[in-house]
Amino acid sequence: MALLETKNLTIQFGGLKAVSNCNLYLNKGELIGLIGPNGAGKTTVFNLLTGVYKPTEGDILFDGKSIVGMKPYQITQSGMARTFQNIRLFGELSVLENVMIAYHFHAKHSVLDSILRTPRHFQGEKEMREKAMEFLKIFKLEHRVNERAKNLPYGEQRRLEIARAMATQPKLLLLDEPAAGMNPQETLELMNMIKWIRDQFHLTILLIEHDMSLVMNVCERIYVLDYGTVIAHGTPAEIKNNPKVIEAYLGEEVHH
Ligand SMILES: Nc1ncnc2c1ncn2[C@@H]1O[C@H](COP(=O)(O)OP(=O)(O)OP(=O)(O)O)[C@@H](O)[C@H]1O
Repeated sequence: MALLETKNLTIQFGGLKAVSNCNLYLNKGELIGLIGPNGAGKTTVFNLLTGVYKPTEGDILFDGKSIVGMKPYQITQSGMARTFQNIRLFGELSVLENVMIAYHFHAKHSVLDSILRTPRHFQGEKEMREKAMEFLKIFKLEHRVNERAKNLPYGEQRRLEIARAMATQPKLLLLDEPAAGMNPQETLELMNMIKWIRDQFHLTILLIEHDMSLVMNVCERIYVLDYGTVIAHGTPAEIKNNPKVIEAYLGEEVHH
Protein backbone atom coordinates (compact mmCIF):
# COMPACT_ATOMS: atom_id res chain seq x y z
CA MET A 1 0.00 0.00 0.00
CA ALA A 2 1.14 3.52 -0.75
CA LEU A 3 2.23 5.47 2.33
CA LEU A 4 1.89 8.71 0.42
CA GLU A 5 -0.09 9.50 -2.65
CA THR A 6 -0.83 12.81 -4.31
CA LYS A 7 -3.70 13.11 -6.72
CA ASN A 8 -3.62 15.91 -9.29
CA LEU A 9 -1.87 18.10 -6.76
CA THR A 10 -1.92 21.69 -7.97
CA ILE A 11 -1.08 25.09 -6.54
CA GLN A 12 -1.33 28.40 -8.24
CA PHE A 13 0.41 31.59 -7.11
CA GLY A 14 -1.25 34.42 -9.03
CA GLY A 15 -0.82 33.43 -12.66
CA LEU A 16 1.84 30.81 -11.98
CA LYS A 17 1.06 27.14 -11.53
CA ALA A 18 4.06 26.26 -9.37
CA VAL A 19 2.85 22.64 -9.14
CA SER A 20 0.42 21.28 -11.68
CA ASN A 21 -1.49 17.97 -11.66
CA CYS A 22 1.26 16.24 -9.78
CA ASN A 23 0.70 12.52 -9.09
CA LEU A 24 3.23 10.89 -6.83
CA TYR A 25 3.07 7.65 -4.91
CA LEU A 26 5.50 6.30 -2.37
CA ASN A 27 5.26 2.75 -1.15
CA LYS A 28 6.27 1.95 2.41
CA GLY A 29 10.02 1.60 2.72
CA GLU A 30 10.92 3.23 -0.58
CA LEU A 31 13.64 5.82 -1.08
CA ILE A 32 12.40 8.12 -3.81
CA GLY A 33 14.07 11.08 -5.49
CA LEU A 34 12.38 14.29 -6.61
CA ILE A 35 14.59 16.14 -9.03
CA GLY A 36 14.31 18.97 -11.51
CA PRO A 37 15.92 22.23 -12.56
CA ASN A 38 15.84 25.42 -10.45
CA GLY A 39 12.34 26.68 -9.84
CA ALA A 40 10.73 23.43 -11.03
CA GLY A 41 8.46 23.29 -7.95
CA LYS A 42 10.26 20.75 -5.76
CA THR A 43 10.23 22.74 -2.52
CA THR A 44 6.65 23.79 -3.22
CA VAL A 45 5.68 20.09 -3.31
CA PHE A 46 7.25 19.69 0.15
CA ASN A 47 5.39 22.77 1.38
CA LEU A 48 2.15 21.26 0.13
CA LEU A 49 2.84 17.87 1.71
CA THR A 50 3.68 19.41 5.08
CA GLY A 51 0.70 21.77 5.20
CA VAL A 52 2.65 25.01 4.74
CA TYR A 53 0.58 25.64 1.60
CA LYS A 54 -2.92 24.46 0.85
CA PRO A 55 -3.38 23.07 -2.65
CA THR A 56 -5.56 24.93 -5.11
CA GLU A 57 -6.70 21.54 -6.40
CA GLY A 58 -6.02 17.88 -5.73
CA ASP A 59 -5.56 15.66 -2.74
CA ILE A 60 -2.78 14.26 -0.55
CA LEU A 61 -3.29 10.86 1.05
CA PHE A 62 -0.95 9.96 3.88
CA ASP A 63 -1.39 6.44 5.23
CA GLY A 64 -4.70 6.27 3.39
CA LYS A 65 -6.15 9.51 4.83
CA SER A 66 -6.43 12.95 3.29
CA ILE A 67 -4.22 15.47 5.08
CA VAL A 68 -5.29 18.49 3.07
CA GLY A 69 -6.28 21.28 5.43
CA MET A 70 -4.30 19.92 8.37
CA LYS A 71 -1.86 22.26 10.13
CA PRO A 72 1.88 21.59 9.79
CA TYR A 73 2.18 20.50 13.45
CA GLN A 74 -0.69 18.03 13.01
CA ILE A 75 1.01 16.57 9.97
CA THR A 76 4.26 16.24 11.94
CA GLN A 77 2.34 14.44 14.68
CA SER A 78 0.80 12.09 12.16
CA GLY A 79 4.30 10.94 11.18
CA MET A 80 5.85 13.20 8.57
CA ALA A 81 9.11 15.06 9.19
CA ARG A 82 11.21 17.28 6.96
CA THR A 83 14.44 19.15 6.66
CA PHE A 84 14.89 22.45 4.87
CA GLN A 85 17.03 23.65 2.01
CA ASN A 86 18.26 26.45 4.27
CA ILE A 87 19.17 24.83 7.54
CA ARG A 88 16.78 25.76 10.35
CA LEU A 89 18.31 24.85 13.68
CA PHE A 90 18.06 26.57 17.03
CA GLY A 91 21.54 28.06 16.72
CA GLU A 92 21.87 29.18 20.33
CA LEU A 93 20.81 25.83 21.76
CA SER A 94 23.12 22.88 22.18
CA VAL A 95 23.22 20.00 19.74
CA LEU A 96 21.52 17.76 22.31
CA GLU A 97 18.79 20.32 23.05
CA ASN A 98 18.02 20.66 19.34
CA VAL A 99 17.19 16.97 19.15
CA MET A 100 15.42 16.84 22.53
CA ILE A 101 13.04 19.59 21.46
CA ALA A 102 11.88 17.48 18.55
CA TYR A 103 11.49 14.49 20.80
CA HIS A 104 9.04 16.49 22.94
CA PHE A 105 6.43 15.77 20.28
CA HIS A 106 6.19 12.26 21.61
CA ALA A 107 6.80 12.99 25.24
CA LYS A 108 4.87 10.84 27.65
CA HIS A 109 5.07 13.43 30.41
CA SER A 110 2.99 16.58 30.22
CA VAL A 111 4.02 20.21 30.53
CA LEU A 112 2.38 20.16 33.97
CA ASP A 113 4.69 17.30 34.99
CA SER A 114 7.60 19.45 33.91
CA ILE A 115 6.42 22.53 35.78
CA LEU A 116 5.75 20.54 38.93
CA ARG A 117 8.94 18.53 38.44
CA THR A 118 7.13 15.28 39.10
CA PRO A 119 8.98 11.93 38.98
CA ARG A 120 7.35 11.43 35.61
CA HIS A 121 9.06 14.59 34.40
CA PHE A 122 12.51 13.34 35.40
CA GLN A 123 11.90 9.90 33.95
CA GLY A 124 10.58 11.48 30.75
CA GLU A 125 13.58 13.80 30.46
CA LYS A 126 15.95 10.91 31.01
CA GLU A 127 14.31 8.81 28.32
CA MET A 128 14.33 11.73 25.94
CA ARG A 129 17.99 12.40 26.57
CA GLU A 130 18.84 8.75 25.92
CA LYS A 131 16.82 8.67 22.71
CA ALA A 132 18.37 11.93 21.54
CA MET A 133 21.84 10.55 22.24
CA GLU A 134 20.99 7.47 20.18
CA PHE A 135 20.17 9.58 17.14
CA LEU A 136 23.23 11.77 17.67
CA LYS A 137 25.42 8.65 17.66
CA ILE A 138 23.91 7.42 14.43
CA PHE A 139 24.71 10.76 12.83
CA LYS A 140 28.21 10.80 14.32
CA LEU A 141 27.57 13.88 16.41
CA GLU A 142 28.05 12.45 19.89
CA HIS A 143 31.28 14.40 20.35
CA ARG A 144 29.35 17.64 19.77
CA VAL A 145 26.41 17.23 22.16
CA ASN A 146 27.17 20.26 24.31
CA GLU A 147 28.23 22.64 21.57
CA ARG A 148 25.93 25.30 20.24
CA ALA A 149 24.35 24.22 16.98
CA LYS A 150 25.47 27.39 15.20
CA ASN A 151 29.14 26.61 15.90
CA LEU A 152 29.10 23.28 14.06
CA PRO A 153 30.69 22.95 10.63
CA TYR A 154 28.16 23.08 7.82
CA GLY A 155 28.08 19.35 7.05
CA GLU A 156 27.45 18.55 10.71
CA GLN A 157 24.61 21.07 10.91
CA ARG A 158 22.96 19.26 7.99
CA ARG A 159 23.32 15.93 9.79
CA LEU A 160 21.95 17.46 13.00
CA GLU A 161 18.89 18.63 11.13
CA ILE A 162 18.24 15.08 9.96
CA ALA A 163 18.82 13.72 13.46
CA ARG A 164 16.26 16.20 14.78
CA ALA A 165 13.73 15.20 12.13
CA MET A 166 14.30 11.54 13.04
CA ALA A 167 13.61 12.26 16.69
CA THR A 168 9.96 12.97 15.88
CA GLN A 169 9.81 9.26 14.92
CA PRO A 170 8.44 9.80 11.43
CA LYS A 171 7.07 7.25 9.01
CA LEU A 172 7.93 9.54 6.14
CA LEU A 173 11.03 11.70 5.99
CA LEU A 174 11.27 14.54 3.49
CA LEU A 175 14.78 15.78 2.82
CA ASP A 176 15.26 19.01 0.89
CA GLU A 177 18.71 18.98 -0.74
CA PRO A 178 20.41 17.32 2.23
CA ALA A 179 23.80 17.35 0.54
CA ALA A 180 23.73 20.99 -0.53
CA GLY A 181 27.04 22.67 0.29
CA MET A 182 28.78 19.42 1.20
CA ASN A 183 31.99 18.22 -0.39
CA PRO A 184 31.97 14.92 -2.35
CA GLN A 185 33.29 12.89 0.59
CA GLU A 186 30.67 14.30 3.01
CA THR A 187 27.98 13.75 0.39
CA LEU A 188 28.91 10.11 -0.05
CA GLU A 189 28.89 9.53 3.70
CA LEU A 190 25.53 11.26 4.03
CA MET A 191 23.96 9.20 1.28
CA ASN A 192 25.14 5.98 2.93
CA MET A 193 23.73 7.22 6.22
CA ILE A 194 20.37 7.98 4.61
CA LYS A 195 20.18 4.49 3.15
CA TRP A 196 21.13 3.05 6.53
CA ILE A 197 18.45 4.92 8.51
CA ARG A 198 15.85 3.93 5.93
CA ASP A 199 16.68 0.27 6.49
CA GLN A 200 17.15 0.54 10.24
CA PHE A 201 13.96 2.46 11.00
CA HIS A 202 11.79 1.06 8.17
CA LEU A 203 11.38 4.59 6.92
CA THR A 204 10.03 5.91 3.67
CA ILE A 205 12.09 8.79 2.29
CA LEU A 206 11.44 11.42 -0.34
CA LEU A 207 14.58 13.29 -1.24
CA ILE A 208 14.87 16.50 -3.24
CA GLU A 209 18.14 16.81 -5.01
CA HIS A 210 19.41 19.15 -7.63
CA ASP A 211 22.33 16.96 -8.59
CA MET A 212 21.11 14.10 -10.78
CA SER A 213 24.14 11.85 -10.44
CA LEU A 214 23.72 11.87 -6.68
CA VAL A 215 20.11 10.64 -6.58
CA MET A 216 20.91 8.04 -9.20
CA ASN A 217 23.06 6.20 -6.67
CA VAL A 218 20.60 6.01 -3.79
CA CYS A 219 17.03 6.20 -5.05
CA GLU A 220 14.94 3.31 -6.27
CA ARG A 221 12.63 5.51 -8.28
CA ILE A 222 12.82 9.10 -9.36
CA TYR A 223 10.26 11.76 -10.26
CA VAL A 224 11.39 14.61 -12.47
CA LEU A 225 9.61 17.94 -12.22
CA ASP A 226 9.88 20.73 -14.74
CA TYR A 227 7.75 23.87 -14.61
CA GLY A 228 5.61 22.25 -11.92
CA THR A 229 4.75 19.17 -13.97
CA VAL A 230 6.04 15.62 -13.63
CA ILE A 231 7.82 15.12 -16.97
CA ALA A 232 9.26 11.71 -16.15
CA HIS A 233 9.09 8.95 -13.56
CA GLY A 234 11.03 5.71 -13.34
CA THR A 235 14.12 3.90 -12.20
CA PRO A 236 17.45 5.75 -12.29
CA ALA A 237 18.39 3.89 -15.49
CA GLU A 238 15.13 4.92 -17.16
CA ILE A 239 15.49 8.53 -16.05
CA LYS A 240 19.10 8.79 -17.18
CA ASN A 241 18.16 8.01 -20.77
CA ASN A 242 14.89 9.90 -20.92
CA PRO A 243 15.10 12.55 -23.67
CA LYS A 244 12.68 14.90 -21.86
CA VAL A 245 14.87 14.86 -18.76
CA ILE A 246 18.04 15.45 -20.74
CA GLU A 247 16.37 18.35 -22.49
CA ALA A 248 15.14 19.92 -19.23
CA TYR A 249 18.63 19.78 -17.76
CA LEU A 250 20.36 20.92 -20.95
CA GLY A 251 17.93 23.82 -21.14
CA GLU A 252 18.98 24.74 -17.65
CA GLU A 253 22.65 24.83 -18.58
CA VAL A 254 21.91 27.20 -21.44
CA HIS A 255 19.95 29.53 -19.13
CA HIS A 256 22.55 29.76 -16.39
N1 LIG B 1 4.88 31.60 -1.96
C1 LIG B 1 5.10 31.75 -3.27
N2 LIG B 1 4.53 32.77 -3.94
C2 LIG B 1 4.74 32.92 -5.28
N3 LIG B 1 5.52 32.11 -6.02
C3 LIG B 1 6.10 31.09 -5.40
C4 LIG B 1 5.94 30.84 -3.99
N4 LIG B 1 6.65 29.74 -3.66
C5 LIG B 1 7.24 29.32 -4.80
N5 LIG B 1 6.92 30.11 -5.84
C6 LIG B 1 7.34 29.95 -7.23
O1 LIG B 1 7.06 28.61 -7.59
C7 LIG B 1 8.07 28.12 -8.48
C8 LIG B 1 8.66 26.85 -7.90
O2 LIG B 1 9.51 27.16 -6.81
P1 LIG B 1 10.23 26.08 -5.90
O3 LIG B 1 11.00 26.81 -4.85
O4 LIG B 1 9.25 25.08 -5.46
O5 LIG B 1 11.22 25.40 -6.93
P2 LIG B 1 12.39 24.37 -6.66
O6 LIG B 1 12.23 23.30 -7.68
O7 LIG B 1 12.39 23.97 -5.23
O8 LIG B 1 13.67 25.23 -7.00
P3 LIG B 1 15.15 25.22 -6.39
O9 LIG B 1 15.85 24.02 -6.96
O10 LIG B 1 15.72 26.50 -6.93
O11 LIG B 1 15.00 25.21 -4.93
C9 LIG B 1 9.08 29.23 -8.65
O12 LIG B 1 8.79 29.92 -9.85
C10 LIG B 1 8.83 30.10 -7.45
O13 LIG B 1 9.17 31.43 -7.71
